[in-house]
Amino acid sequence: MAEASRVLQTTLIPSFHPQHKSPIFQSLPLNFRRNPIQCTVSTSNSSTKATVPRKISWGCESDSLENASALQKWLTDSGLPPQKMALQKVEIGERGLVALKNIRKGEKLLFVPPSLFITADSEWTCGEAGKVLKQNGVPDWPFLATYLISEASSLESSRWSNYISALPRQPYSLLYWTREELDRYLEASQIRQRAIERVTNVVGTYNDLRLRIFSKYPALFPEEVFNIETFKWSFGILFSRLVRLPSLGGKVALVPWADMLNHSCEVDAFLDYDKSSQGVVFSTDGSYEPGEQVFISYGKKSNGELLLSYGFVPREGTNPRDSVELSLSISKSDKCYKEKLEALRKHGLSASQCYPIQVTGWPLELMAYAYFAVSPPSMSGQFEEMAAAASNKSTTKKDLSYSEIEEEALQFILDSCEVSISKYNKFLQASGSMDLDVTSPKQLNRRLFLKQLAVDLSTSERRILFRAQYILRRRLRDMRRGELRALTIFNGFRKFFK
Ligand SMILES: C[S@@+](CC[C@H](N)C(=O)[O-])C[C@H]1O[C@@H](n2cnc3c(N)ncnc32)[C@H](O)[C@@H]1O
Repeated sequence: MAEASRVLQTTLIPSFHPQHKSPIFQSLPLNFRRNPIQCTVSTSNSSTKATVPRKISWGCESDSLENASALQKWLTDSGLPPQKMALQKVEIGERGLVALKNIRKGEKLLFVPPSLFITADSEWTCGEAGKVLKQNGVPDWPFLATYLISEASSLESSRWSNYISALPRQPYSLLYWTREELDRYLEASQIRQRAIERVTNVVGTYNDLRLRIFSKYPALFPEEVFNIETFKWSFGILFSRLVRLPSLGGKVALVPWADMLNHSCEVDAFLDYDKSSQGVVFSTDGSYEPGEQVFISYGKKSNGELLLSYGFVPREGTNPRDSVELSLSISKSDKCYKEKLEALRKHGLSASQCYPIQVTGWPLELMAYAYFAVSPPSMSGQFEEMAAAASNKSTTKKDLSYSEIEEEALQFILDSCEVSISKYNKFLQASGSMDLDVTSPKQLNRRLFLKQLAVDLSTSERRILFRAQYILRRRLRDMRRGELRALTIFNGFRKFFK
């Protein structure tokens, strides 16, 4: 399988994991409607032998409850036990699960049986297509993406048709932003680069499948159905809904009903398979009254990561796991540039590295990179250990300390923070007057919506950088004051001994 698919399988899987709870998020403008995928399939009517083109549904508007009641009925008929929650329109997340009865803290909810999970072992309506993918050893993510498209195109013959009809027609994630939109709105944030890489991976994965498989079996995988647009849809669904189930050895699955739960940064409840009840459950970490929306955690993710996979940014200051990626680089004018680059490469690093900063601080690796970047030629003997400490290898010693260059290292981090802050300032100042020339209401709605997300993200990332700037300035000031005091005492002694 191509590299892209391997990367998708191993590193990009968003997981529903432990986290926190908060009332969050601005609701989406109701008039914001995204371009639906257009595609029809032909079904033959046996009595007339005529070929009738039928529209594939590719889900519904994500704030629509039309298909939700059909989904709920189908789930109940298919073995979902009676629930203490119902699918409703909600303020946070458009549709979500709302408590119907009092729910206690620690109570187990959901109990979705394995017969209702979609996994790589699920049966295909078009068995031949599934067989071909299996024979070609397609990994889980591209396999499931193709499965979803195949089941969607099977219309009502698919057992998942009620589920697919209730999925969002265009999942909100950065996969749906054009390159121009990413460059325009996310120019200050490192998430832009992550989004570009993700789109490249999805396109690479699709191209690989097309070349190796789809083009060889056009009757099973017609291009009108299996194309990059439909792949972006199915990958968008996977990025925002696929669950990794730790108790099933990390197996990934789409779990209908469970995937209607929205995320809260203040909740620490996550989905998993429960061996005793034999279903997917979660245990609440708080109590809920009837009418309250019930939340889970999608994992310890920064606001940028939530935007990347799920297309929303929590309200400012509500995400204790929020972080911003700070880019640090060694200077090309460094006298030891070549030796340093070599040492970095040896440890899997490059001349520019990104490290996460949180309001509570930064990792030891970032400090090691800063020591490395400012170290003079006289410290070349330590380049190796510094580069090793700056890498993500857990086996190396991380807490390095070189008092002789500590001040320069802190100043270097401060300078990098300030460069980054100025990029956010520039974007946030310009954002007010952006898009004033757009006249088409549809385009204007989209632009306003994306811009608001970018403004929210940039504001939260800049806030973390402001905090780091404050801490660094204070530390440097104390250091310099201490040095000054030491110098004054030293000079006093000198005078005394003279
Ligand atoms: C697993 S689905 C949850 C169900 C979803 N609300 C629906 O109607 O299909 C994940 C999606 O829900 C929305 N979502 C989840 N948590 C949210 C939150 N805290 N704020 C805003 N949107 C949220 C996002 O659109 C995200 O991509």
